[in-house]
Amino acid sequence: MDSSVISDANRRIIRISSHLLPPSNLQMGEEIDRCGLRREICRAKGAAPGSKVAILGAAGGIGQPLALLMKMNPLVSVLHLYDVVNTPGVTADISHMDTGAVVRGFLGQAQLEDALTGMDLVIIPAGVPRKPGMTRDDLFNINAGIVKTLCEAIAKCCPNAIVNLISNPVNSTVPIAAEVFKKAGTFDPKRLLGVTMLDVVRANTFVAEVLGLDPRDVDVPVVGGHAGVTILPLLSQVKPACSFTDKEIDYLTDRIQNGGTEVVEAKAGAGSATLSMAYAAVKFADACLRGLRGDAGIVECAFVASQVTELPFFASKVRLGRGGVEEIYPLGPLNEYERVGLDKAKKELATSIQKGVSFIRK
Ligand SMILES: NC(=O)c1ccc[n+]([C@@H]2O[C@H](COP(=O)([O-])OP(=O)(O)OC[C@H]3O[C@@H](n4cnc5c(N)ncnc54)[C@H](O)[C@@H]3O)[C@@H](O)[C@H]2O)c1
Ligand SMILES: O=C(O)C[C@H](O)C(=O)O
Repeated sequence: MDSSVISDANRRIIRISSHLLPPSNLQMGEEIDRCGLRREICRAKGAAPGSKVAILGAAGGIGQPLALLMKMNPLVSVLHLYDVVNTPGVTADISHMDTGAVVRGFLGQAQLEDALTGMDLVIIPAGVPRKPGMTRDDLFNINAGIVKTLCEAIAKCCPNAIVNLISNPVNSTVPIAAEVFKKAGTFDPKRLLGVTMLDVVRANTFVAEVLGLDPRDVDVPVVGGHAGVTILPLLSQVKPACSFTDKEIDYLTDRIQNGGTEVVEAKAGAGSATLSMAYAAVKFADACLRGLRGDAGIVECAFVASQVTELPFFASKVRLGRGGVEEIYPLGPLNEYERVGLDKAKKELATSIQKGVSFIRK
């Protein structure tokens, strides 16, 4: 056997001259690639056991710090970084970090399927961000097509992966993803989660400021969706138990609902939240990975297929486990202020969900 070796940043490739080894002859840490090369994944040998995670849109404003933080996560054994630009540089950079996860980069549509094959968790921050004066729905025309393409590839290459969808407008992109998976016959509502964690992170921060507490000790459920009035903080259910004046409730509700716009305006045309979003995405992905590992009692808010209201999708607290979303919790008792907010949220959500569904069914 010709054993000439080609090295690159992440793997050693052993060329096999005239025949392919059948998969059953493969050793631990080896695979046959499309060119008939037996690849020895060098660093995977030393890597800790864990989950395989892909980030789609990994070279972007969210993608880069998200990749950095996921490379630091001990639950990750393999980290695939996919984008249509700049992944070689981001991958080379991140791969020098002396943490356990093996990092591989994938550039452009031709490498999308390789990026996804075998993944346990796929995180999607691909797509354009807002500029001042735009709503999240203004991103629909570009991001809907991006999410469709990526989800078609997920359905083909890793239909059992948990999907964390960040790309806006989340209230429409999650229904788009669901329709793509339904069309492909792979839809599992337990495995598709719209990421609304940033709303919870913001709510915890702003409420802690008002109460004079450490934000790490505060837990604010935020339900509904991820845009304007669909972001509904349940301030009557804050832990630790507390009360607010009417003025505080107006201030907090408005600030939590418009936290994204606050960042968009401060960045003045240079994009939307990226660093706090990467933090929130990693917090959420880590919860999903702990669920996959079988940890008990992992509860976070997420925008999922739901029967909590009459709408087909809704964000609320969910329990995460080996299969993804194991349980969806009801909203609990709402006060009059929250009931009014819920009605407004549902009206806007119904339109956004339908827009996503129609994009695929058209
Ligand atoms: N869910 C949330 O809470 C939340 C928070 C912040 C931002 N977002 C959304 O996340 C998205 C990304 O924001 P950003 O600031 O990182 O934007 P960005 O422009 O900095 O990065 C987006 C990345 O996606 C890549 N991309 C574009 N088309 C692609 C495709 N077909 N396949 C793979 N990658 C592709 C781009 O090349 C770019 O690297 C936006 O839609 C934004 O609105 C959501
Ligand atoms: O506001 C945006 O456009 C980005 C994101 O949805 C956010 O909440 O920060």
